[in-house]
Amino acid sequence: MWKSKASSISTVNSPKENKRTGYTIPAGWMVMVISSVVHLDPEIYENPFEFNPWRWEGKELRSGSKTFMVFGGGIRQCAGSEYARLQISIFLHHLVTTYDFSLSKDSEVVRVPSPFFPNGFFMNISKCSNK
Ligand code: HEM
Repeated sequence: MWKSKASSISTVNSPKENKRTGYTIPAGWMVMVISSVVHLDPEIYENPFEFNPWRWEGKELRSGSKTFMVFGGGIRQCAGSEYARLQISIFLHHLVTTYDFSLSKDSEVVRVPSPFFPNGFFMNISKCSNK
């Protein structure tokens, strides 16, 4: 079995029949891991659509966890996950401490198989008045 190139959807191709996981994956089938289904499962994350940064407190957030799969898992998990987390932290810090921002109009969001905004995402951004 082998995994595809990096993408937000991990796929595994099965060149021959595979029964290792307890499920039978027929030869030639592709198994697709849709991580957003895990991240939006209310049994794992209470009110998954609510913005709640504190939800992560005390959770297992290492790459490869079965309840946090942003960076995939297994031997092909994201090689840049720590770098990406650092860059995102720096970006968010500067965004919220330097700028005021708000939605300029509601945007449609599609969450599965991968989050995207089919009609765009519109924001008002201005420098904080005290900066
Ligand atoms: C928010 C940012 C990122 C996300 C959400 C992300 C997510 C992922 C995911 C889901 C995979 C597939 C894992 C799997 O198949 O199980 C992957 C693979 C990979 N990512 Fe990232 N990634 C991010 C940023 C980066 C950055 C910044 C780098 C490099 C500097 C990077 C390098 C790689 C590489 C090299 C792989 C392939 C690993 C392999 O096939 O052995 N990623 N990433």
